[in-house]
Amino acid sequence: MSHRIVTFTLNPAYDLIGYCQNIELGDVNLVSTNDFLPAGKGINVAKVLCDLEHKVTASGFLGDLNREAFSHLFSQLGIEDKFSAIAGRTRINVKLTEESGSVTDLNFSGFTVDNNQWQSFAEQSLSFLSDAEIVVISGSLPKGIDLTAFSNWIAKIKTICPKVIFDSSRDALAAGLKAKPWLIKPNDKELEMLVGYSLSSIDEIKKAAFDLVSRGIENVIVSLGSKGALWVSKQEAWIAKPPKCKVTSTVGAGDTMVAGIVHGLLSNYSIKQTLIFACAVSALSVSQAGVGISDKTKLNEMIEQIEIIAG
Ligand SMILES: Nc1ncnc2c1ncn2[C@@H]1O[C@H](COP(=O)(O)OP(=O)(O)O)[C@@H](O)[C@H]1O
Ligand SMILES: O=P(O)(O)OC[C@H]1O[C@](O)(COP(=O)(O)O)[C@@H](O)[C@@H]1O
Repeated sequence: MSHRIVTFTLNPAYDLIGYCQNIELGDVNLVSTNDFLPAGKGINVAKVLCDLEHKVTASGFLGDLNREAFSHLFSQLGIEDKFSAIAGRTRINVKLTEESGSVTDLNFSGFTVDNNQWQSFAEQSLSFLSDAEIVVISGSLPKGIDLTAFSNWIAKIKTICPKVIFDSSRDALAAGLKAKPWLIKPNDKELEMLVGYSLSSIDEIKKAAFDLVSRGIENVIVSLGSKGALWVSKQEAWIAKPPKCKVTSTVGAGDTMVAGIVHGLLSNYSIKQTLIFACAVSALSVSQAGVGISDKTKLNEMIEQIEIIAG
């Protein structure tokens, strides 16, 4: 048994969020601490979905030595906790915003998952997907997980729940694609890494997304930061553009977009409406520090301001 939405975060993180006027590489930098939050991609997705009034099951691995804030978050939001314990600590990632608005992410590697731990997790995780309508697999892989085993695991999940949404980067993204997830959400840089050449215009990005669709990924959504997002499927393509937004933090914008996509799909919105909603919810998220949606009125106002064009 599980909820309609299951999110997997294999390599969660505490996000240590700070402000440094101007980072000097190789020098001592003074940083004011803004927050220290239990996070990681699938957990952020679950958090936003809870704010949008969905019930979510969350799974993956968590270090047993610093689990408290995660357990607290799950019980506070009513997230069903299916995480497997790993001896040691969940990593801390550092996110630094500068006066210019640019954000530097220091994403650490974190704990190691050995083959036995992986095998028992992979097997057990398939046992609680019977009610899942959408499975979200997000983020990087801990050390120790074999890329082929990861791809095979996604393929097995698809046999139980065909709608797998996959959002990752680098080797894990390339490995996951071999299982042909139903929907992926790379950003433009991740798409470039995937295709192996630079994409300098929206037409080139669209073409690369279409190539992936023709290789069997049914839906490719490319997020483009302040420029919005592009959704390409076999039948249709749409580009959504947010208005100019005041940026407080872009950390979690991509995860918020994934949550918006899940919300639209489970609300039976059209692809176009789903993209508008996902673009609005993620654009709204950059104006605030943490991950989550607290102001529904602002969300409705943002939805009205999204420009949508056929791609
Ligand atoms: N500066 C911004 N202004 C408005 N919306 C933004 C901004 N940055 C991100 N977004 C919204 O968040 C979505 C995801 O952001 P993006 O940076 O592309 O993803 P990721 O965090 O995965 O790299 C974008 O498609 C857009 O809708
Ligand atoms: O698993 P990865 O790729 O290292 O990313 C983890 C990081 O991504 C985040 O989930 C934020 O992701 P987005 O900004 O892409 O939405 C952080 O909370 C976390 O520190």
